[in-house]
Amino acid sequence: MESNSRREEELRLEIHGLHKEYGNNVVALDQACAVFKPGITGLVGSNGAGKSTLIKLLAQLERPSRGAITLGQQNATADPGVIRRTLGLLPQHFGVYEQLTPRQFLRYLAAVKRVENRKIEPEIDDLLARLNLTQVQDSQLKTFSGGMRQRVGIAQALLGTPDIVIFDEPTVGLDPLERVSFRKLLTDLAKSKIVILSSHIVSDIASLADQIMVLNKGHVSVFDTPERLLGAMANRVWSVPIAEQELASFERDFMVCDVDRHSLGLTLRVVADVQPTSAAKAVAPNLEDAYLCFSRADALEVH
Ligand SMILES: Nc1ncnc2c1ncn2[C@@H]1O[C@H](COP(=O)(O)OP(=O)(O)OP(=O)(O)O)[C@@H](O)[C@H]1O
Repeated sequence: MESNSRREEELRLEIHGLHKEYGNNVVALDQACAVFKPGITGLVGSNGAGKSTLIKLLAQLERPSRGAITLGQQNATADPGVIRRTLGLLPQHFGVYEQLTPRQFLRYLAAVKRVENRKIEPEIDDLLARLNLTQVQDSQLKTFSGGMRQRVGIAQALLGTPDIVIFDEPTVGLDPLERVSFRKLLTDLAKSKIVILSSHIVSDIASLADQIMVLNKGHVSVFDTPERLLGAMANRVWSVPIAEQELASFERDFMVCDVDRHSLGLTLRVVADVQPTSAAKAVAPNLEDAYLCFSRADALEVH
């Protein structure tokens, strides 16, 4: 019990006013504050919102312009090794040595990560099995499909049993079956590790994440549990039947999440604080609605 709470205290990754400005006056991350604990954090935001920048800063691949990162009591901004020693990363663009087999490639990366010699082969056996790569372990990576390469990328991130695992767009290239087994793997990892997962696809994160961070133009627009995000949307999502010619004015006046065209006209899915028309019916919100809201505007707050 005591060792559990000590581990929890040590496995507390925190960003304090983390700020990144690039030379072209672009504020990629704007004084972000957050605490990451064991479990899955889903990082979502539109193109250019700052997801990869946050990941690069957490992974110590870039230095912040201001602010700090701590792990437990240790200052990782002063000593980048604090995180590097216990980090597994799948970057957005992951390159492999084409002529190697997955086993050779993982051996090479295990040496780079300084995994203890006696642990290397059992760990690689285990990872190849978990990522469903055992059968192709002797084929050269140049013969691999996008999804197979991505699984090799996921395997290398887990080498050396890191406590913090960051996946930048991990589901890119995975087919539906591969996605299902990746989700199982994530749920397993999240029991004891900090897992940070960025994705454009909210539904990929929705049922998995313990907390969701929405980034909007470098700002942390919201960082909360899926339940609380859904709570914030209660009584604010409407199904609204309209005629085709009303669409433009609805799009101007309301946040339209979806448009369903059918023989009688259109049915919109709309976010609004009050019933938009007398024919509008309240519908149960989903995380897609919440994401669209929080990533488009500061219109809502989570109470
Ligand atoms: N090395 C760089 N030099 C200059 N500007 C950069 C650099 N890297 C990122 N940016 C800018 O910082 C902002 C945030 O970019 P970032 O890549 O973090 O967004 P993202 O949320 O990961 O986007 P995407 O989903 O498209 O990958 C963007 O405006 C981007 O153009």
